Amino acid sequence: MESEADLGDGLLSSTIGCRRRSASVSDDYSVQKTNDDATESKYAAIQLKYWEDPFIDHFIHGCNDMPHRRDPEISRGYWARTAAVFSIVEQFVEKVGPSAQIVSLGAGFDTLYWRLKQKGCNFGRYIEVDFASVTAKKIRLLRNPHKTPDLASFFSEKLAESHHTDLHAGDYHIVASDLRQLKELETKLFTTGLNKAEPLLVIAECVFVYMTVAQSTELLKFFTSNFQNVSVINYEQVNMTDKFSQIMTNNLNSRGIVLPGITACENLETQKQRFLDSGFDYVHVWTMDKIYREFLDKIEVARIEKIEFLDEKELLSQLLDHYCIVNAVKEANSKLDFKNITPK
Ligand SMILES: C[S@@+](CC[C@H](N)C(=O)[O-])C[C@H]1O[C@@H](n2cnc3c(N)ncnc32)[C@H](O)[C@@H]1O
Repeated sequence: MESEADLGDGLLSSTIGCRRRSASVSDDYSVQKTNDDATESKYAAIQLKYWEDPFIDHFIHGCNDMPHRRDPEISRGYWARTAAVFSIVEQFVEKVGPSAQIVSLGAGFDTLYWRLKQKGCNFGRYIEVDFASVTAKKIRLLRNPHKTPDLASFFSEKLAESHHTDLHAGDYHIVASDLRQLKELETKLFTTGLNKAEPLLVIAECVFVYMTVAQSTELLKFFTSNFQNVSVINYEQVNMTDKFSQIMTNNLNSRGIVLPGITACENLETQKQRFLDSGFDYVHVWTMDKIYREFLDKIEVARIEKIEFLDEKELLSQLLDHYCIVNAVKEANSKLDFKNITPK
């Protein structure tokens, strides 16, 4: 914004502003709406007690549709993803301690920061990134003084807001940036005090698929070239070459959502390769079906399976087989070993 204003030419700057917005924001309206979808689906599952999240209530009112019931397969899928991601992040924080840094790309209205804090996790910095329209809305919703729990009371310092789209509050930061604009992203990330020398975990849940593989590869290279101790968790589609995946894609297309990054989601190998091409040394990838059946807490699985009756297990297994978690680790010269962090 500042550089446009500096041109001293109202017309030129508004034309440039308009073009930039249309290239990087307005055209992505449908992509930003996927955050509403995710929040509504999580809310529906939380209402049925698949897991506890007293924080999501703040954000559900920022979504356009009133949440309605989801199919049990969808709620089980969201439960499995939430449990697996939480477990990996918690292990990272326990391993690293208070210097741990976390960056959540395309964070949307995710509540992981608050869920970790509620569990007593202590980390150095948690930074969320999303489009400006999403971060502005999230900031407005999280500052709501009439709702409990008071989300701002979890921050380690008093919050400071800038341009309504960015907020800095000690260990919590939320910044607006198009993840395809690496210069802007770099500036925004380093204004939070992100430290190149300290261990970093990058979370990307259903984000890379909305950009081309070349763009997500460049984004990942930004992290491997700037941080020695960096690990990524990517939750995304996989096995996207069969009939089931065709139905998923058509469904998204009919809602105006295209998936430019789908080629990386063809199979487990293509998911792996992008990370190897981006400078990561170790890459593990598991389908959600494997995670659900083999890794997640059996007592918890038994509990959530009692919440809603599933007459046909095959559909759940098919759905879970089309999502995966990738954990990529760059370990060159690293004193820390992130290799054995797995979903539990
Ligand atoms: C499907 S939602 C997932 C939200 C959250 N990660 C979760 O799991 O609930 C995808 C999010 O990525 C964001 N996103 C997609 N492409 C982006 C980009 N190029 N720059 C910034 N944010 C982006 C969207 O705005 C949206 O909030």
